[in-house]
Amino acid sequence: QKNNNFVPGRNSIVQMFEWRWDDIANECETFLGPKGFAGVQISPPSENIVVNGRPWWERYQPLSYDLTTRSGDEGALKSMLSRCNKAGIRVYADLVINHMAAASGSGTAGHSCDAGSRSYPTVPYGGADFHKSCPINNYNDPAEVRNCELVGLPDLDQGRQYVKDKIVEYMNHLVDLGIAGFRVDAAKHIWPADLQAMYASVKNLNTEFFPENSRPFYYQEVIDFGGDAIKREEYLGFGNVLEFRHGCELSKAFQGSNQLKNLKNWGTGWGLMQPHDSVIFVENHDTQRSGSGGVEILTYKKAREYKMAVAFMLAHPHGETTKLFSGYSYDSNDQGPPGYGDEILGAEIKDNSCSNGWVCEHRWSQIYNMVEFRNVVQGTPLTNWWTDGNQQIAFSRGNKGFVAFTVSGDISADLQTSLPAGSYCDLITGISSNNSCTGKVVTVDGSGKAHIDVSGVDGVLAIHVNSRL
Ligand SMILES: O=C(/C=C/c1ccc(O)c(O)c1)N[C@@H](Cc1ccc(O)cc1)C(=O)NCCCOc1c(-c2ccc(O)c(O)c2)oc2cc(O)cc(O)c2c1=O
Ligand SMILES: [Ca+2]
Repeated sequence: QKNNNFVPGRNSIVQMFEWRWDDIANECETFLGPKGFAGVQISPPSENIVVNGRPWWERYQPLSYDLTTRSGDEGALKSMLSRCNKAGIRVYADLVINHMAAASGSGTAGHSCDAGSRSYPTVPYGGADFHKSCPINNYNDPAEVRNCELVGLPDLDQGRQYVKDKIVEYMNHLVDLGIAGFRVDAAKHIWPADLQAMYASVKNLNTEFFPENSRPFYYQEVIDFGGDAIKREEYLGFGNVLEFRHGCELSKAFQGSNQLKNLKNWGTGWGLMQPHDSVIFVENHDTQRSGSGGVEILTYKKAREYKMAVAFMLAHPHGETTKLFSGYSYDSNDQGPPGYGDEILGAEIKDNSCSNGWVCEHRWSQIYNMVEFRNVVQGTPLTNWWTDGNQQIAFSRGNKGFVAFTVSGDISADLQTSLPAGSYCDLITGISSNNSCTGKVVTVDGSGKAHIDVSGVDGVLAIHVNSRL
């Protein structure tokens, strides 16, 4: 179903990539809850095979559905789910159910498997539970994409009731602990009818944290840029689909290869799915590293442009469920999280910034301030669209908020904001606290007009009615 189960008045899931459960619980209570975030997406909680060098993608090779990974064990997961739900933060699990581990060896919970003989005794799964071994070569053959092996990963046959039952049992276990929904990995490689049947069998959410009869929120990874034989529409009848075109187009726009003036009809006019059917985002763990649709996707590595793209996503009315990303810095594409051996070294937080190799994008003031902006302007339309005809744009959200962007050149113009008269702290260059502003102050006159100055360095300016001094 399509209700994201957010606590009202909140927005944005943040994918806390490779974060430990204890550290997520602390972030829920000390930061994400108070700052108005709506949820976190956690890395796959099921036992994964240990790959030497501990590349990040080992977590996308399940060995069993036991809830012990390098992020923590079942007890830590249960505790984090309770603490986050109590802080108003919903938790969504990254669900890897298309395949199992591709090698033989031991897993993060100490169990073992033998991919060669399709033996995963902890679940248990045996040979009969997998499709006949064949490689996916032709992405234009929908049956091959579903029934053959994605990059050599043993492909589960969800057409078998026993396999459905084991996957539903895994989802129910997470629901019992307080999960609000699932990010379904590699959904394109699973038959829609099988997914629909499994989702329908999962129990209602835990009433300790959710209203009666609440259903899990499913958002599915179906990479589709339009030319694919498999259409994302096939997956919309029973869940949402992650909108890869969104991050692709914004990455182009804020790196200068889509003129900003063309964003005037941003949304379904650009071929994006309906907000109610999608989850929009700029980057994820995979597109960060390998791009998307042949485009270099913005990440923390290009912090200025990245903040602009994220600010645009959060300022614009398009989108019902927005997803942010927060991870660790990396030099090589396979590099896993900070750590040593079986341990992940968690982020150390000192005066609002992170160490130990974690970027903590969610703690960047330009990002968390825009999460607040999105909450403040919720429900208002886009008005006062302005452009210099090229790489500079500005718009209001009703009479609640105003933003301006420039990809090239400085903006220096008197613009209509529709905000009440007063002085406003710019959320991008500053932080407003008890009536003082550490950054730029914008003065709006009685007619709603203001002189707007945005340098090419900042790139963005954002003010809203709660940032009025
Ligand atoms: O780069 C990776 C991992 C990428 C990856 C992991 C999780 C994701 O959700 C994802 O979207 C991509 N994995 C490395 C290393 C690797 C891992 C396993 C393996 O059998 C072979 C190699 C890699 O170089 N992979 C080949 C290119 C990326 O091919 C993968 C895709 C993928 C890429 C593009 C598509 O259009 C598509 O439909 C699927 O999805 C995965 C999903 C998984 O659950 C686990 C995987 O190993 C993968 C996966 O290898
Ligand atoms: Ca499959």
